[in-house]
Formats: sequence, structure tokens, C-alpha cells
Amino acid sequence: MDQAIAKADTLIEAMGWIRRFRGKTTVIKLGGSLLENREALQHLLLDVIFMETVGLRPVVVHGGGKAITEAMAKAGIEAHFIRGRRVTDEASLKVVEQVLAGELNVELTEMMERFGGRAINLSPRTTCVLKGKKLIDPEGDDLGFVGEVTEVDRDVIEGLAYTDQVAVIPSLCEDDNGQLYNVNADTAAMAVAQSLGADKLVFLSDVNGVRRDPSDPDTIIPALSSEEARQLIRDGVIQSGMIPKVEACLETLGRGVQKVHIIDGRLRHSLLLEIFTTDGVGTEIHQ
Ligand SMILES: Nc1ncnc2c1ncn2[C@@H]1O[C@H](COP(=O)(O)OP(=O)(O)O)[C@@H](O)[C@H]1O
Ligand SMILES: CC(=O)N[C@@H](CCC(=O)OP(=O)(O)O)C(=O)O
Repeated sequence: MDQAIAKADTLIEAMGWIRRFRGKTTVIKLGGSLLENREALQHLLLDVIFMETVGLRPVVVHGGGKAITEAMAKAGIEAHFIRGRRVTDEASLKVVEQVLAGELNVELTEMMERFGGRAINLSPRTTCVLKGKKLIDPEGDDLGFVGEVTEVDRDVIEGLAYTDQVAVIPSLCEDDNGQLYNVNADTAAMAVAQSLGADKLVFLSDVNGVRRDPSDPDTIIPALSSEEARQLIRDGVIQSGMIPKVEACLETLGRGVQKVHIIDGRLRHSLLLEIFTTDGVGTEIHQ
């Protein structure tokens, strides 16, 4: 009996948070490192379905960097990154499209449906909601078919939310001529969050947050201002895949999204802990 009462207490405790976030949009970015971890992924998708069930509006944007690198290796193509972005020639783009739109996007949607949620995959193979153009690298490097999102079809995404369905969007965009581009998934999530005026943007990765020493989990920084984050990039403390993630956070905060978090998706129910507890988990980046 005590156990049942404790469970009821937990539900009552969640009520205030549910009221606060009901009807509000949270964009959830699933990183490719995490997609490899089946158990963690299942718990996260359950969290997303829970959020939708209690009236929050989650939108999922996903990457798949690890799976793309593996598929490229199988095709005999060597992966090459410049400041966290994959140099994407025509052959690589085919692999990227197949992995993101043909495999991961479909798998994630099917998994959510199996868990009792309602999810719709919005990829260039079904309904493309991310319009974009070739990314011009500020340092002058040619990254090939790497794009940036210039327009998000928010009507389609919001329409799904009104009918209790969760949009699942891969990091690919298309230009007016139907040319496809590979988009860093952190920046794709940022564009979606900005366009929807999301209340929160949560990056789920395979690290516990931004660390002072990238290899030491105990050096996690719970809260980081925009200025500190820029300094850590300049100092080389924030490296590789963490660079586009933190840059995306900074740009998002400059454009009206209230809260941006980088959290550890391997931690069971980290998403619910972030949304339904006072302290939260991971690193919060603020203005
Ligand atoms: N200062 C840092 N703190 C934490 N992680 C860092 C830091 N600098 C670099 N990283 C690296 O960034 C990675 C996360 O980026 P990435 O691999 O692109 O993740 P995802 O696939 O989830 O988007 C971590 O696994 C870690 O190796
Ligand atoms: C241009 C660019 O780098 N695109 C990324 C898209 C996937 C991605 O970002 O996946 P993660 O979230 O797992 O890092 C790539 O090709 O790896």
C-alpha cells in the first residue's frame, strides 16, 4: 500500500510541472551517439510519449553521425570533418540520405508507435519540412553538400501537435530545386526550435553535459553563460561535436527560445528529470 501511495504522491508532484508546460513546445534533439544505445533510446522515446500524453508538445529532431560514419566506411568512403561538420560529396550525401531518411527516421517513428505513441516521420522521402541552401563556411572551406535551414514548415509540425502526433525530423534540408543537403543535427534542431518559438530546446547526447575537462565527467558545468561558452570554445575546452551544439545553443538563445539544455540521454528518464524537477540535469546555457 505504501508503495502505491508513494506513486500517487509522485503523480501529484508532477501536476504543477505538467500545468506549467501544457501546450508548450519542447524541441528534443537526439544525437547519433545515443541512437546506438537501444536501451537508453527506448526510455527516451517513452519519455517523449509521456510528454505528449500529458499535453506537452514535444518535437523530435535527430542526427545519426555515428551510423553515417559506419555506413560510409562500409561503402569505402572515409569520413572527414571540419569544425564538427562532415564534408559531404555526392557519394557521401547518398549514404547520409539513406541512413537519416531511409533508416533512422523510419525506425524512430516505428519504435514510438510500438510504445503506444503516435509519431509521423517528416523527411524528404515523405514530407520535407526543412527548406534550406548550401552552407557557406565562414572560414572559407568548401564542405560540399552541407546545408543550412532557411525555412521550417511550421504549419505541418504544429498541425501534427494539434492532433496529438509527434513530428520526427531528420537533419536534411532541400532547396527550391529539390537539391538535398546534409545539415548538422544540432543546427537543424535550433532552426526548428526558433521557428516554432519553442519554450525549451533539449540536446540529448552521450555525455553528462559540457565539461571543463572533456574526458572527466566530474568537471561538468551545470550552468554556463553565453559569454563563458564562447570563451570555452576559444580556449579549446569545447571541441569537436560539442562546438556546433554549443553554437546552436547560443544562436537559439539570441532568438527568443527560453531555455537550452545539454543533457545525458544515457541516464534513464533524463528528459523527464529535466522537465519535471527543480534542479534539472546536465548543462543549462543561458544569456
Ligand atoms: N568540453 C566538452 N564537454 C563534453 N563533451 C565534449 C567537450 N568537448 C568535446 N566533447 C565531445 O562532444 C561529444 C558530443 O558531440 P557529438 O558526438 O556530436 O554528440 P551527438 O552525436 O550526441 O550530437 C562528446 O561525446 C565529447 O566527446
Ligand atoms: C553536416 C553534418 O555534419 N551533418 C551531420 C548530420 C548528422 C548529425 O549531426 O548527427 P549527430 O547529431 O549524431 O552528430 C553528419 O553528417 O554527421
